[in-house]
Amino acid sequence: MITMLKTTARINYFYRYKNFLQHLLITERLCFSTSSVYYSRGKKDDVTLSTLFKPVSITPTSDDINVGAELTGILNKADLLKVLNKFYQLPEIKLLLNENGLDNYLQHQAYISFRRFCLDAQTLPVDLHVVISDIMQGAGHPTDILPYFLRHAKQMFPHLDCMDDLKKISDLRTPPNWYPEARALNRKIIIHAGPTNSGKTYHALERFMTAKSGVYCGPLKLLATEVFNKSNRNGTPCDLVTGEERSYADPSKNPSAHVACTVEMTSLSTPYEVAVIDEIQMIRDPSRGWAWTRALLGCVADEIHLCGEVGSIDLLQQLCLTTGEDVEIRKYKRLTDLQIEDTALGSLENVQPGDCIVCFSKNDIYSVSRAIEASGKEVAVIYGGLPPGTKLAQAAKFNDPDNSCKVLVATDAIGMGLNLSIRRVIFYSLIKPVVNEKGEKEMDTISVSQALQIAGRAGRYGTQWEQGFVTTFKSEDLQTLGSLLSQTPEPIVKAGLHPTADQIELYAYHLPNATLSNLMDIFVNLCTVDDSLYFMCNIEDFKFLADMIQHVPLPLRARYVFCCAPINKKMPFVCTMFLKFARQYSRNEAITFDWLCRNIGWPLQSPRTIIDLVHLEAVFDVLDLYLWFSYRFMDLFRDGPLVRDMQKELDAIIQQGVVQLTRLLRNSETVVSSGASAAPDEDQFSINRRKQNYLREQKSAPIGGGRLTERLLAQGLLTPNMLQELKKEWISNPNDSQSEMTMLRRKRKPPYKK
Ligand SMILES: Nc1ncnc2c1ncn2[C@@H]1O[C@H](COP(=O)(O)OP(=O)(O)OP(=O)(O)O)[C@@H](O)[C@H]1O
Ligand SMILES: [Mg+2]
Repeated sequence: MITMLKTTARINYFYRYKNFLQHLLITERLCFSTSSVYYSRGKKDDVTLSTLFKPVSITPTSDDINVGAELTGILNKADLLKVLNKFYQLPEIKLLLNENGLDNYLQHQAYISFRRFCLDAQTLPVDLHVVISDIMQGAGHPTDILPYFLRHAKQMFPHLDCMDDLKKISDLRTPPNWYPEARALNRKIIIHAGPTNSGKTYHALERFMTAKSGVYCGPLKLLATEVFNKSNRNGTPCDLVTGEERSYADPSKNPSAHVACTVEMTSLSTPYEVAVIDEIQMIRDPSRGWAWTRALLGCVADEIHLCGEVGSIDLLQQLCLTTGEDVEIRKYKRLTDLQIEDTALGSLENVQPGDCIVCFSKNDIYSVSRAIEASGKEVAVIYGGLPPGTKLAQAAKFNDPDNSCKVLVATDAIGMGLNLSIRRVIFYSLIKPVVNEKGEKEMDTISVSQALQIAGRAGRYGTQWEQGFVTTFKSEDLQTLGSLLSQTPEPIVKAGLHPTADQIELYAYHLPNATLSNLMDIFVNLCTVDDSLYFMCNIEDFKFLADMIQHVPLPLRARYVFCCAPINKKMPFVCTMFLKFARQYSRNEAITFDWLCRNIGWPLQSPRTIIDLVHLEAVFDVLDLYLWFSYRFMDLFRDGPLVRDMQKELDAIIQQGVVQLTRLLRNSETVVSSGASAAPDEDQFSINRRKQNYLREQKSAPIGGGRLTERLLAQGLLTPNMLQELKKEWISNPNDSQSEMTMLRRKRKPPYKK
C-alpha cells in the first residue's frame, strides 16, 4: 500500500515537472535567441570566447531509491548511448542549441559531459529517466531530451543564464557617463600642445599656482614631486600624492588646496578650480592609458589644462565633443634650437662635456659607462630601476657646471620628468623593447614620438646649453634618426580604458566559479567599446599577478587591489615578496617591520657586484610595494613610516653603488656576489645563473656592437650555440647561410613605422 502511494505521488510529480519543462523550453528559445546577438558582437570569434568559460563539473546525485527504474524499468546502457547519440546528431538539435547560446565548442563540451553523466549515473533524475525510457519504447522522440540537456549545459556553463547581464555590465560605450559629477559641471578644456621644451607645462602650472585650488596629474613620481616642490617654493602650499607617498605642505597634515599627484591617484571626488593633466599623449599608452582617460573625463574642475603632443589634439577634441565641453587650443613652439649633427659619434672616445648617451638596455648602460670611464671621464648614470633619490643625485651631479662629471649615460627614463643640462643627445641604438597591445614584448625601432621626446632633452631652456644637438652612435643609424626627427608625432587615435573593481565584482557575482584572471579575460572579450575613440588597455600584468595569487584565499576586492599593484614582473624577488604579502594578508597577519627585515635580509650591505646592485634595486621595489599596500590595507601594512626610513637608507646604499658602477662591473667578472645581500629565498643557483647570464650578455654585447647577430643575441632570439652553428654553416656553404641571414633580416620589422 505504502509503495503504491509513493508511486502515485511520483507519477504526479513527474507530470507536473514535465509541464514545467515544456514551458521552460519555450521561454528559453525566446530569451536565448536574443542573447545570441550579443555573442556575435563579441571582440573575438565565438569559439575563442566560449573557450574562456570554464565548465563547472557536474556529478550525478546518489539517491538510494531509483524512482525512474521503479516507474519504467532499468535502462540498458547500450540503448541509452544509442538514444543520446541519435539526439545529438539531429540537425534540428544543433540549430536549437545554437539558438540557446551554445556554439559548436560549447555543444561538444556539454554533450561529452551529459553523456558521461547519463552513463555513469546509478540513478538518473526521474524525469530524464522516464523520458529516455519513453524514447526507447517508441513513445517519445529523441528531441524530448533537449530540456534536460539544456538544464545540464546551464549548470555547466552558468554564463548561459546571464549573458544579458554580463553584456550590460561590460557595456563601455559611453565612458563620459561614468562621471556624473564632472558631467554636472560645464568644464573649460584648454589644450597646451607643442614639441618638447616649448613651455606647455610651464604655462599650465602658472595657472595652477594662481588658482584657489588645483590638482596636477603627472606621469611619474618625479614629475609630481617636481611640481610639489616648485609650487611650495613659489608660495602655493601643495601636497604630494603618489601610490606610495603622501606628503603635506602643512606640518600638521591638514590637506592643502593644491595637490600634485601621479595620474592614477587623481581624486575624482574633490572639486578643484584647475586641473593640469600632463603628457596627455600617454592616453594612448597600451598599459596606463586608462588613467589619463579617467582623469580627463572625470576630473571635477572648472578648468582642465591638458599638456602634450600636437598629435593628440584631434582625439581630445572628439572626446570633448562627447562630453559637450568647449575646447581652447594653445600651440607652442620650441624655446631653443635643436640641430641634428652630420656625423655619428663613431667611438666613445669622441664623447664631449654635456653629452648624454641614450641606451635602451641596462647592459648597454653598463658597457658604455664602463668604456667611457676607462678613458678617464667621469659619468653619471640614470635608468628606470634606480630609486628617485639616486636619479636626482645623478642628475644633480651631471647638471652642476662645477662638478667634474660631464657625461650622462641613461635609458629613455630621461624622456620625461627630469630637468637635465644636456648639450647633445647621442642615441646608442634606435631599437627598443616595446610591449604591444596584447601585452607581448617585441623589439622595434623607436617611434617618432619617442625619438622626438628623447632628442628634445638636448638644449633645455634656461640651462647652460640652450642650443641642443642630437646624433647617433652608429653611422648606419644616422639616416633613420634624421627621418624619425623630420616627422610629426603619430596622431593619437584612441584613448585607453580598463575594467573597474565594481564591474569585475559584478561579474564575479554572476560567475562565482571563475578565477579573477578568467573574469578579466571574459570581460575584455565581451565588452562593447566605442572603437572609434577607445581601446581596452592590456591586462597582462594584472592577469599575471592574479594567476600568481589565485591559490591564496582572498576576498575578491582585496584580490583585485593586490593585482593592481605596480610590479615589474621580470623581478623574481619582487614577485616572491608580493606572494608572501598576499599570504600574510589572507591569514590576517600583520606585515610588520620585523617581518619585512627578516624577509629581505635587512640590514643590507653596500653592493660589491652588479648582481648585488640589481638585487638592491629589487629590494627597493619591494619596499615601494609595501608602502603602496600601506595606503590600501592600513590595518595590516602598518609600519609605513619605518619602511620609508629604511627605503631612504637603501636609496643611499644604492647611490654609493651607482657612483662606483665601474668597480662593480669589474668585480662582477671576478668576484662572486656577496651572499649577504642576496634574498634569503633566492638560492645560490639562481644567483649564479643571473651572474652567468649577465656575463654572457656582456661578452655578446661589446662596445660598438649592434650588428644583427648581436641584437638577436641580446634579444634572446639567438643563443651563442646557434650563432656558432650559423658561423660553421656560413663557412661550409656561404650561399645557403647567406639566404638564412636574409631570412632572419626579413623576419624583423621595417626600420620605422610610417
Ligand atoms: N616663459 C617662461 N619663462 C621662464 N621659464 C620658462 C618659460 N617657459 C618655459 N620655461 C622653462 O623651460 C623649461 C621647459 O618648459 P616646460 O617644462 O614647460 O616644457 P614642455 O613643453 O612642458 O616640455 P616637455 O614636453 O618636455 O614636458 C622648464 O624648465 C620651464 O620652467
Ligand atoms: Mg611638460
